[in-house]
Amino acid sequence: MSISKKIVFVTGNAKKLEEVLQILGTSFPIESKKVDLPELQGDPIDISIEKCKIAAREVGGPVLVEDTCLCFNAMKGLPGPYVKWFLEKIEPEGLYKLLDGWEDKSGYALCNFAFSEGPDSEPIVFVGKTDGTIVPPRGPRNFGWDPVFQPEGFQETYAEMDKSIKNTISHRTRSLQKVREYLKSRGYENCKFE
Ligand SMILES: O=c1nc[nH]c2c1ncn2[C@H]1C[C@H](O)[C@@H](COP(=O)(O)OP(=O)(O)OP(=O)(O)O)O1
Ligand SMILES: [Mg+2]
Repeated sequence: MSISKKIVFVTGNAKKLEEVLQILGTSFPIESKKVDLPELQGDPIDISIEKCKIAAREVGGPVLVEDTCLCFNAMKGLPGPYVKWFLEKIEPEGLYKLLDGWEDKSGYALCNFAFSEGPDSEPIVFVGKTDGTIVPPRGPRNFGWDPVFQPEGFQETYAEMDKSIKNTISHRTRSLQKVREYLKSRGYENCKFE
């Protein structure tokens, strides 16, 4: 099967892009475009669909986007898609402190990839979730809320663990496994160009 256009992964976050490339490898025709897409509100799935539509209009061809949430069970899923602003203002320490009023420190990382063939196609969403605990920050500070998220079954936070370990169990990896299967079924793996 031959494909006419590469898939453009649209993101403004270099660390995200780095992980996506590590996880997906080189068998899919993906290039990246740095665009600051709007931070939308609402249900996480709806956000990724809307984000994908905006990206598809911007690029005019096949696009992939993702939106990542950090959800606290005690707070019924908040900060969720709004974690970016919380992180920016109150840093990892503040994220942990938000849970002071609750015994339940459990939470989950959620990654919703959305893929669209172009501005006229409806996006399809791939959900990846990793359960864990919100802990006082430990480890390097180079990627978002990684220092406060300790995935279930591990003694280390995402920030402390080797990247290769994070990439076997992460919310992003779990979503990308589904993306990979879908793109394979659409003939994108090791494809030739028209
Ligand atoms: O694996 C992760 N480990 C730690 N932190 C993470 C991770 N993945 C995203 N993050 C941070 C980035 C942003 O503060 C927020 C998600 O917001 P989100 O809108 O999805 O990301 P973004 O605006 O940085 O990039 P984009 O241009 O793709 O929307 O959580
Ligand atoms: Mg964003």
